Amino acid sequence: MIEVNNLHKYFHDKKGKNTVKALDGLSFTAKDGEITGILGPNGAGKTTCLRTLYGLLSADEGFVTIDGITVTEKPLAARAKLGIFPDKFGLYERLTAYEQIDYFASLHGLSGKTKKDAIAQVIDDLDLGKLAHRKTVGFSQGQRMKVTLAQALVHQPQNFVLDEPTRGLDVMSTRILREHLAKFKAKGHCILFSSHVMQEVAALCDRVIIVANGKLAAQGTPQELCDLAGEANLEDAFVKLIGTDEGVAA
Ligand SMILES: Nc1ncnc2c1ncn2[C@@H]1O[C@H](COP(=O)(O)OP(=O)(O)OP(=O)(O)O)[C@@H](O)[C@H]1O
Repeated sequence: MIEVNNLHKYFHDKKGKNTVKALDGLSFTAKDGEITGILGPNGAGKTTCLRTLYGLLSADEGFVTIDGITVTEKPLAARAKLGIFPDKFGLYERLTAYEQIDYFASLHGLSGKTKKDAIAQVIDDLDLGKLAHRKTVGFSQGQRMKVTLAQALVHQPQNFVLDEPTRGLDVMSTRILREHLAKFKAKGHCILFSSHVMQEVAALCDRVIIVANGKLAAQGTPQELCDLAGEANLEDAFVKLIGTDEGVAA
């Protein structure tokens, strides 16, 4: 479970003249066994929130807990509970898929038989067997996406966070990714992802967190949000709830 508590984050320019309030008291919970989507227009604070959650940014106020562990107090313990799917696939093309996954497993502190078994498990889960010992240079987009997923999941984290996961993916890769998210959810994991894509959020998410101007604008199931706004679809509900659809794709 991921709990975001009253996050405030300001960015200042070098001279300290211009300040951007990226997060303004944002709070929400992403529960186990659910897919939670963060939806918001450009500049709403989604990436800043996720970066704070990974421990890459420190908040000016507020805190995040991952399975009850406060990220700023015990960053390594919190990160061990977290799988991160970045918005760009930074693969080392001279390494095989296996070597890449092995590298990430080592970064997470796995070694010996435990590491070997964890790699074998994730390769099996993602059906990567035939690709495992090929160098990743020349891999298709879907194959690259699967290796990135394997890297994120090799330490079997309880929580899985994805930043704009389907941006730039073709239809097939998007479907594969969605299937894996659904499987992960069925096993009781917590999945949190940010998205611009309304249909994706409506189709996949159990709960939607709508963020605007660094704050929680509304939250609920897609149906609850439609009911709250008195609209038939999530897109119209979103526009009504935050007053714009700028930066959000249907
Ligand atoms: N490193 C930074 N320095 C200065 N301002 C920043 C920095 N990172 C983010 N911001 C500002 O903070 C605000 C929130 O940005 P953030 O990237 O979190 O939004 P977002 O919801 O992810 O937007 P998008 O959907 O466009 O990616 C924006 O006004 C952005 O310009």
